[in-house]
Amino acid sequence: EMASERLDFHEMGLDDRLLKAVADLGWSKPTLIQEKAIPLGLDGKDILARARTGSGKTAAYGIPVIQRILASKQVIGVTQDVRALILVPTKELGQQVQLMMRQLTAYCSRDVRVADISSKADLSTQRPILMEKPDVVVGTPSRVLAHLNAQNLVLHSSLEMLVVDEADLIFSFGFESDLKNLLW
Ligand SMILES: Nc1ncnc2c1ncn2[C@@H]1O[C@H](COP(=O)(O)OP(=O)(O)OP(=O)(O)O)[C@@H](O)[C@H]1O
Repeated sequence: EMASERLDFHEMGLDDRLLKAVADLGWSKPTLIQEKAIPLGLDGKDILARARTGSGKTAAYGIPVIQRILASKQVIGVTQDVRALILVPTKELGQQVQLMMRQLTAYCSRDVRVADISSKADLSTQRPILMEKPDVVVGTPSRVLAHLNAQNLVLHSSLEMLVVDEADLIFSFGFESDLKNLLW
């Protein structure tokens, strides 16, 4: 495949605020997984993707999540609720994902609010974060389930996008019953 045939960030129909954040990060070209996954994600397709570490997977799902939320907010009257849930196996990865999402939403942080509930803080300490109605929630399956059970978090039919980051780890960490309760 010739380099010139590779899709660029500005050819993906992304919001200017997202493009600006990408430019600030110094990214001139999408990585391979980003080039493949972003258009599919924007289209609302289900994606199962695998790529080696450091290949830019976080933005490969983060950019479509942010773009879809931005696009929907241009429609007046859309109810505000959690639109995307990003499941991570560990709080460390949750922090990394949160940081990447913060950077990508640097110019649209009011329209796309991201809450990381993967830390080990008390449920009651995290409750106010969820009461602010974030658009995107990042958390471990057990944390998300605990907040659902405590009714701090309501997903209902608002949930449009589900990301399982490091799915191989999540499915091997003894999260199975949490996941079942959470997703089915
Ligand atoms: N298009 C891009 N151009 C240049 N750098 C990028 C691009 N996309 C992501 N990066 C950078 O590459 C690094 C790795 O990205 P990321 O953490 O998303 O990879 P990953 O595939 O999720 O890795 P891991 O498996 O370790 O989580 C980050 O520092 C990120 O800022």
